[in-house]
Formats: sequence, C-alpha cells, structure tokens
Amino acid sequence: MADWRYEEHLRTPVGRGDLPRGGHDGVAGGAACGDLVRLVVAVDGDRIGGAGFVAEGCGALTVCGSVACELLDGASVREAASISVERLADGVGGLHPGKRHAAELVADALHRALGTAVARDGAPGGGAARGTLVAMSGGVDSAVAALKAGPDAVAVTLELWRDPENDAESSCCSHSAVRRARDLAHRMGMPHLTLDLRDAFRAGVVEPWIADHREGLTPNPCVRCNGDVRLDALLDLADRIGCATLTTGHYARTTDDGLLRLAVDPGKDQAYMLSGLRPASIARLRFPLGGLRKPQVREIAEQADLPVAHAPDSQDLCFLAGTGHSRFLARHGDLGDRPGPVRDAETGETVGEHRGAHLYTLGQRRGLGVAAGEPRYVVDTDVASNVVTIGRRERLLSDRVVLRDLVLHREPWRVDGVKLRYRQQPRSARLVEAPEPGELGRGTVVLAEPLLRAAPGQTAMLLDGDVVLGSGTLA
Ligand SMILES: Nc1ncnc2c1ncn2[C@@H]1O[C@H](COP(=O)(O)OP(=O)(O)OP(=O)(O)O)[C@@H](O)[C@H]1O
Repeated sequence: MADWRYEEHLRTPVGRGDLPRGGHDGVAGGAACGDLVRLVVAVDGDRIGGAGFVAEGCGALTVCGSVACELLDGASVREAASISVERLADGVGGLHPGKRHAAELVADALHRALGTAVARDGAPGGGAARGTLVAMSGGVDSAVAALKAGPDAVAVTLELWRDPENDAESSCCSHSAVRRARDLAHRMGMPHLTLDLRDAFRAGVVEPWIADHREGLTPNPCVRCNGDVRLDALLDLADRIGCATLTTGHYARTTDDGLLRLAVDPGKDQAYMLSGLRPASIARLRFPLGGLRKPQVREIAEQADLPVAHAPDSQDLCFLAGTGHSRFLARHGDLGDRPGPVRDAETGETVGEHRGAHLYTLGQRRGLGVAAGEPRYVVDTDVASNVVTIGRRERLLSDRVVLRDLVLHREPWRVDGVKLRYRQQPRSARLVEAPEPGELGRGTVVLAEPLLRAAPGQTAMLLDGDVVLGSGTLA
C-alpha cells in the first residue's frame, strides 16, 4: 500500500501552479518519456525566496514536485542544493523503482532552476566566505578532488553542451554527467549546484573553434574554455555562494606568489590547458591532485568506494564525444567534406586527394591516404585554394616560433622553456621579443633545438623551470 504521505502530496500538492514571481525555471523530461516538469525557484540572498512547479504525466511527478517545494520552503541555498533524488523519495517513505524516474526528473528540474537562480540572483560576497566550490565533472579526478575539499565544500557541475541528437551524452559536458556528478556529491554529503553554461560555451568555445577551422587554423578550445568560459563563471558562482576558493581536478599546482606550476605527474599535467588564466584567478584556485599520480588518484577513489574509481579518462574534446571531428564540423559549422588535391612539396605534383583542407593540421602524418616510401607530413594547408601540401619532416623543423596574444606575468628574460602542444614535454627556449609583463602583444620564441612546427592557432605555454610565466597563440 502507498505511504500516506504519497497520497497526501497527490491530493494537495505543495506549490503546484504557485510559481514565484522573479523566479528561474528548470525543466526536465519531454516527449520521449511523456513526463514533463517545470520547477521555478526564486533566491533571496542566500535563502530560497519561493518555489513552485507544474507537471504533466504520471502522478509520481506531481508527488515529487510537491515534496521538493516542501523541502525548499524556508531552506538556505546550501540546504536546497543538498536535496537529492533519495531525499525526494524518502519524503514519501520511498518510491517504487518504476517511479524513481519521477524523482530524478524533479531533481534535474530543481537543480537547473536553483543553479540559474543562484548565478543570477545570489548575493555576491553575501555572508562570510566558508569552504570551497568544487567543480565536479562526474569523472574520477574531480570526485577525488571533492573528497579532499574539506568541510563546507559545495559542488557544482557545468552543463556545457547538449546536442539535439544527444551525441555527447557520454562526455563530461553532457546531462548524464551532470546527474552522475550530483549523485556523487550527494553521496559525499555535499550540496550540489548545476550551472547551465550552454549558451556561453557555444558562443565562447564551439563557435570560435568552428570559425578557426574555417580559416585553416588549429585551435585549442580547452584553453579558451578554461580561461574565458568556465573558470570565470565558476569563480563568480563561488562569490555568490560564499566560497572563497575554487577546487578542480586538474593536474596542476600553484606557487605562493600566484602563478601556475606543472603537476608532479608529467604524463597528466594540465597546466597547459590553464596557462591563459590571470594571476588573480590562479590565486583562488586549489588543485588537490597536482602532487599525485593517476594510479594514486584511482586508489583513493577505490578506498572511498566511489563508483567512478575506474571510469576511463576522457580522450577527446568533450563536445566531440560520440560525433567525431569532421562530422561535428559538418553538422554544426556547415563545413562538410570538400575534396581537393594533395600536393608534394618536393615535386609540386598532385599525389592524392584530401577531404577538405580545413580537416588537416600542420605536422599531421596519418590519414593522408598517400603511399610514399618515407614518411610524409602535412607541411601546409591552404583553405582558400583548398590545397594540402605534404613533404619531408625537415620542412617542418624550425627553431623560431612567433606568438600573438602573448601575455607574460613576469619579466621575459626569465623564460627558459616552452610547451607548444598539450602532449609534449617542455623544451628549452628563450624569448627574444615580448611585450611588457601584463600587456598583450607579439613575441618570438627561440628554441635551443629545432622542433617540428606546431600549427597556427595552438597555444604556447612559457616556463621558468616548472613555473608557468604566461602563454600566447602561435601566429
Ligand atoms: N562539466 C564540468 N563541470 C564542472 N567541472 C568540470 C566540468 N568539466 C571539467 N570540470 C573540471 O575541470 C577539471 C579538468 O577537466 P577535464 O575535462 O580535463 O577532466 P578530467 O581530467 O577527465 O577530470 P575528471 O576525471 O574529473 O572528468 C575536472 O577535474 C573538473 O574539476
């Protein structure tokens, strides 16, 4: 027999149709399952100012919406962010497994609404700062970072990408990753917020990535995402929720004077992805994994019984998961295949056909479809004439790299190393031309030994030993 509370919520639902003015929407469900819930939450300072919902579909959805509104009544933002699927189900003495779906949808709608309400109306600098804001992607690294975050931590997951064809569901950008992260945080007893950054991500990361391909560049969207999109939004949220610092699962370290430092594990180091950050942002970041190696991280996760202890590492750009590079450009950037000639740099002859110059990058060796005795590399791509030129390795060797949009946080003479690709160890180098520290400009790096040229659009990270002094973009 159903719990009396279930019947009570069904008969007289709390907050049904009673949507607070000035509140923010969270919607979950839809045509696929026939259940749809819209929850509206208003935030006043660090408390919930009001909550209401409308639901279409099964009765359990109305019941869970009603339980959510009851729990939200008079709650602080942190208490609201702690409302888990379990709490919703417990509110009616447990739910039949077939009805759990309703609690999950209501939790999705609630946390979407709450995240938007806090991001827009939360009190900046309100209350004494306590604890850290932990960025959880649903993967093992950020779960372990969360374990090490200390008391009063609040977790947040960014919803960055949702494709109409659902193609990135397995990646850290996707909605299933948001659910996974929220469940993990709630298991650890941590409040969790969802922040919908899809518009900013599309405008600030995906569109420029497509535009760069159109121009024949090889962009680095992770650097842009970390710098301009997600960390700024996360630090703003930290202010609004009353957290002094931001903790992430990046493999990187910081120095006492506010600069980035390479991680202990060279195979996992992610300082490159963060090298565009301003020192003011770096000073607020905490990287608990910077001194650990990946097997140690998995061991910690296993000991804590985290279900993601053996989750695979993310391999590709998050928004490409399940789609692939060329298909994504065709679908989202109208940059379909455009066959053209592959020329040999030595002879000038056409030696094959490529799929579109925008799909190739300097230094690329595989996927050229050209049989030659000795290895051939892409030595030039020209999107205007749609020609890809290949040649011997020596054609790509260079000891000079020109950078644009270069920013240094210390004097140029300190630079003694550079990293030109994510998966490349730092190389000895010095700067012979550079803007003043803190100013944006052009610069020239001279390498101690010639190196295969990296593609225009890639990031160059400048180092003094293992300390990151700044970064620029290959011109
Ligand atoms: N969607 C997201 N929401 C919140 N934080 C995120 C998100 N994606 C990444 N992060 C944060 O950035 C860090 C580095 O992200 P990256 O995409 O490189 O993940 P990763 O190394 O695969 O880590 P994880 O195992 O936590 O997914 C994560 O550990 C996490 O702290």
